Amino acid sequence: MSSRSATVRAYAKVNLSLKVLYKRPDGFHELRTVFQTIGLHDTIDFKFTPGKGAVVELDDALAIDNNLVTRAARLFFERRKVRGRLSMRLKKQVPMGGGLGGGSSDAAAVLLALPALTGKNTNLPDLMEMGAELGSDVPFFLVGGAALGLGRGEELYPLPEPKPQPMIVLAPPIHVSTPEAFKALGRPTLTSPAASPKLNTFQSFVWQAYLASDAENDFEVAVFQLHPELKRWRRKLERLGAHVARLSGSGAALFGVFPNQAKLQGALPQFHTEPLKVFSTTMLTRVQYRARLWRSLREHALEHTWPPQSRYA
Ligand SMILES: C[C@](O)(CO)[C@H](O)COP(=O)(O)OP(=O)(O)OC[C@H]1O[C@@H](n2ccc(N)nc2=O)[C@H](O)[C@@H]1O
Ligand SMILES: Nc1ncnc2c1ncn2[C@@H]1O[C@H](COP(=O)(O)OP(=O)(O)OP(=O)(O)O)[C@@H](O)[C@H]1O
Repeated sequence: MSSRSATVRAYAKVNLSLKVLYKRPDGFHELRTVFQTIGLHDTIDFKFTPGKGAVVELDDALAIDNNLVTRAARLFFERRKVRGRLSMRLKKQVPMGGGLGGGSSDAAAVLLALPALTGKNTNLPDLMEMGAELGSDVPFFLVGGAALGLGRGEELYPLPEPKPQPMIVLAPPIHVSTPEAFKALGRPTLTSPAASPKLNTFQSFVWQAYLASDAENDFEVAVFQLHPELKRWRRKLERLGAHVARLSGSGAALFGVFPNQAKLQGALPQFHTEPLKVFSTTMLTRVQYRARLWRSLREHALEHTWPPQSRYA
């Protein structure tokens, strides 16, 4: 049988707000977070050939251990009883371990592309369940845009989208381990559960999104204490015109949202002398996020279906 190919982008995220409430009996922390997809992305090439057996291969120049791309594909093959050979190539651009969710987005891109390529249509709740098994941030990337994340980040509600604004992302050569960062959170830096009932949080972000005066990242105190230069870079983003500058996830990446391109272009050269990877990007709305995936899968998927439905089903 002839093979089916596609090239899909896996976009990164920032947490416009991230509050950590408490550690739950299952070991995960209860969160109140605002996710936002951005233009910075990895790229995955897919080639699927229907046939006997089930083979999943990945060409990954970085040889990432236990790659989420392979894990996501194997999980989908197993759950949906896919038969055939899948060859993938991963090109990383999103800095790893920076709190930008690159690995989680790669996994979600695989879960969004495979139903269309293999002809095994799968509804969103089932994909969400597979995503949550792979990582707390994966379900968000199955919807994209701006969303409120509750629970361990997998309970998601769409938020009204801000006008896509330009953004600088700074990736320092510092690796912050997510479990270590959660462990480092001290009691005074946590958000009180009494002050953050789910509905109130939702209401506040629906009306004010990331501009809410109480938007913040609870990891900043602990992570800035360990790496004081991060605080300096965050201040520098603000000084150069970012109206929101914050740590993303558990770090160590920082982002600054700028009111316009001119301000961003003025600020950009000021970071080139620093020991940082500097990215100029923009927020990506849900509509843009979906349109880009449909475009990548246009040969194989029906337009305006989400998750993209296969032409081969
Ligand atoms: C910090 C964030 O990036 C914010 O978006 C996410 O909460 C992290 O999500 P992630 O990297 O997908 O995390 P997972 O792979 O699910 O979990 C890694 C580890 O982080 C800790 N973890 C993660 C999410 C959460 N809500 N509480 C936690 O305590 C746990 O120790 C877990 O073993
Ligand atoms: N495809 C992948 N891309 C990046 N990391 C991967 C991938 N597969 C597995 N990993 C592992 O996951 C770790 C964290 O990955 P990632 O870059 O997504 O972290 P992060 O940006 O801190 O994510 P998050 O915000 O979800 O915590 C890496 O250090 C790596 O060992």
